This record gives sequence, structure tokens and C-alpha cells, in this order.
Amino acid sequence: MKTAHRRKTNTRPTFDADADIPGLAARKAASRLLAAVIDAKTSLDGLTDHDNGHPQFRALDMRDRALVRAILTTALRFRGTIQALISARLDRPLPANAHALSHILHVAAAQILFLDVPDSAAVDIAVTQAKSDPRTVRFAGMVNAVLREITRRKERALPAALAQTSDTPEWFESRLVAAYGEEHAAAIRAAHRIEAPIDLTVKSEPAEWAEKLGGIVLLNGSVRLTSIDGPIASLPGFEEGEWWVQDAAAAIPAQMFGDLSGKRVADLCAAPGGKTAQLAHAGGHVTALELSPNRAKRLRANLSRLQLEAEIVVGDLMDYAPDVLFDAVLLDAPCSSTGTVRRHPDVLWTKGPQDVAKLASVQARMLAQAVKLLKPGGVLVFSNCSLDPEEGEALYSAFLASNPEIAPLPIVSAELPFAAPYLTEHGAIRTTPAGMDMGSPEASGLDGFYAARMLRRG
Ligand SMILES: C[S@@+](CC[C@H](N)C(=O)[O-])C[C@H]1O[C@@H](n2cnc3c(N)ncnc32)[C@H](O)[C@@H]1O
Repeated sequence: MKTAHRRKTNTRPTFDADADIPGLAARKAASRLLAAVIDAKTSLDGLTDHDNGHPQFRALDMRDRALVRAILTTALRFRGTIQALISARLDRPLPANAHALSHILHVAAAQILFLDVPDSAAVDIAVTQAKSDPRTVRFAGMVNAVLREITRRKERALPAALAQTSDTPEWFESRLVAAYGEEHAAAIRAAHRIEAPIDLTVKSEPAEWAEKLGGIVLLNGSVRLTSIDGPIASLPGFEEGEWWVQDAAAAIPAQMFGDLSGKRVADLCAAPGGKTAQLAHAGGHVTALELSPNRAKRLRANLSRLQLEAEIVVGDLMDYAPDVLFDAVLLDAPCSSTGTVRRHPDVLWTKGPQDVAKLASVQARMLAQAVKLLKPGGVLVFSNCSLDPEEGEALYSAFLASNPEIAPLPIVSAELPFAAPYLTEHGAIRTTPAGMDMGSPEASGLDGFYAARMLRRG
């Protein structure tokens, strides 16, 4: 069940006393970040950003940062299972305010149950960590006992816990079943337990790149990799700007425009720029609008690496008033991101139904604004990476009903054969992580996306 070997030694010179105990600083950072995700609902990507992330994370060397990310994605992906196995070893539930203790146990159990870290090291460091924190010092003996029992029993207890426990929080579970039915919801839950493959959008020659990188070519020309050796940026073709990382489902919305040669195109929520790159590569004269200056910086850097052109505008879509209207507009709106749980298992623990409702209403306002930027006869694509119909199917239907100047422009199978299995009855696209069986769970699945195409009547 263990998945990856991780080196635990912190070789970075530091004056912190934790440096005397190899691996302690990384475990402390992991527990601190788990607290930020679970208790303060902070996104894991932000916390583990190499430039702007949590200071305790940035103080670690690159190997320890990778270890902390592996621990946290595992601890969050299997949070229900890990909690069940911890609870089974406790005489009584932990006190409700024992957050620090709970995070130490989860971090250690994730390593013992799923990662290639020696069990004794994971237990010993957790006990040292508990002793070093006034909030947990009196529980150090209990940490030792619980983790040793988990270690001893894991061969039999883990498969049973995986079979009997849901790793999906209740708020999402009920929405999933309501939207997709029991069977499809169960397949999505199963897919969420598996790390997503890495898809690349290549500028050209997908078969050649697939061979060079050890991947397979998907029907839409994306190249799928199930494992990589080293960081993405070290792979052939990255520096040269020959490809970019983009889930095959995320590539569909821009493909819905077809040929954009000579067209004026607006990408209204553009960073980090996967779709801007596609639109520019398809021949459009692209204006890429982005609210966040930091994210706009990433967009600029990505386009520069890819040697693709777009005019980048940093600003709020709701105030955007260009002099000339566009032939094509893409609104890839900010959403609850529940379609990306395989890559971002924190999403289900940091978001809730209130976020879905709030983001759906923001998206509806953005969609109304997007229409104003479109020439009569122009094409609009609305997309997001949520699995929730409130942000997709329901939002689109309500939008069409209240905007008579907009007509649906359904996708037909022949124009996008890759997307054909995911066509809805209204000609929109709905993908889920349970879709696209490629023969093994590791090579299968798509991010959850919704995408609909419309026309502004002339
Ligand atoms: C889902 S992401 C876009 C991903 C991007 N289309 C891609 O394919 O790489 C949404 C983006 O919209 C930006 N955003 C959110 N609200 C915005 C607004 N009011 N105006 C412009 N951009 C906004 C966010 O900062 C974020 O970068």
C-alpha cells in the first residue's frame, strides 16, 4: 500500500533546534499545515507555494517540502479511513479541542499506512513532536501506543477500513449522490482515492512526445503520463515550451471554439493560462484578463516559456469595458473546484455547500457580464471545474431562460469526438473523475468539468 520513498533528512543549514532531529521539522510543518487546511479552511496549494507559502514550509529544503506535500495529500485523500483506524485504537474519543494532537496522529498514520517511510521513524518522530508541544506533551504516551497498534494491525485493518469507510465528507457525499445517483457517485469516490495522471497539451507531434516522455496519446491529442521521473520542469520539451500541463478535460472548453484564426478572443479568467495558451495556439488574437496580479505574473511567465502571444490585462471582469467587442469569449470561471479532488484532496475539507452557493451566484453575474463583451453573432463558452450542477447544469439553464439574446450552440459528437461520451442532452459537456476508462485506475479518469457553448444572436 505504501506508495513512494521519501528521504527524511533535513540537510538545510538552520539554527532551529528541530534540525538536530532528522525529519522533525518536516513533520511539524505537516501538522501545522494540516491544521491550516482543516481548522482554518486554507488551500493547500497556497500553503505549499514555493514563493508565497507558509513560512514553516518555505523553511524546509526541497526534499522535505516534497515529503510534506506527500504526507498532506495522503492524509487528506484518506482522511476518513485514517480517522477510523485512529478511533479504533482509542478507548474514548479525543477531546473536541485536541486539534494539535489529532493532526500529529493523522500525519504519522498517513506515513505508516500509505507512504514509504519506516514505521518506527514515523512513530518515534510523532512521539518527539508530541513531547515538544505544551498542548500535546501529556498525550505523548498515548501517541506512542496508538501509532504502534496501528502499525501492528495495519496489514488486516487497512483493507477492511478502506472497504468500510468513506473518505468523502458528508456535505459532498449527499450532493454527489443527488446529482449523479449511487452508482456513479461511488465510482467518483473511488476515483478520488487515486492520484490523477498528468496530462500535457502539446503544440504538435503528440505521438512523438508520448514516446519521448513514456506516455500515451488521448483522442484529443493530449499526452497522458502516469508517472514522471523528477520535477515536471526537468522533462524534455518543458524549457523549449513544447507543451504545458493541462488535464484532458480542462482542454475541452477552448477546443469548443474550433479554428480561431484571425478572431478577436477574450479569455476572461485567464491565469495560470492553460486555456489562454490553447486559444493563442489556435490562431486567436487573445486578450487575457486576470484579477490577481500574482496569478497574472504566472500567466505571463507561462506564455513567455511557451512563446505564445496574448495581451494580458490585470483587472476585474466586472469593471472591464474594452473599446471593441470580441468574436469569441471564454469564461472559465472561479468555482468550488470539486472536479479537481484527485489533485487537490483538500478541496472537500476546505469548502462546503455555502461556498458552492456563493460561487454559483458570482459565476451567474460573471456570465451576464461576459455577454456584454461579445459581438452579435459571437460565440461564448462558459466552463468550470466543479462537479456540482448548481455551478453547471442548473446555472446554465437559468441563464438561458433569463437571457433571450443568447442561444445555445450545442456541441455535436462529430466536431469533438473526444468529448462525445460526455455530451449532455443539451449539447454541453459534463466530465467526472469516473469517466474515460483507460484500462487501469492510474491511467483513467478526467477532471470534473462542465462546459457549455452559446451564441449571441445577431
Ligand atoms: C479557474 S481559474 C482560471 C484557470 C484558467 N482559465 C486556466 O485554464 O489556466 C479562475 C481565475 O479567475 C480569476 N478571477 C476571479 N475573479 C475574477 C474577476 N472578477 N475578474 C477577472 N479574473 C477573475 C482568478 O484569479 C483565477 O485565476
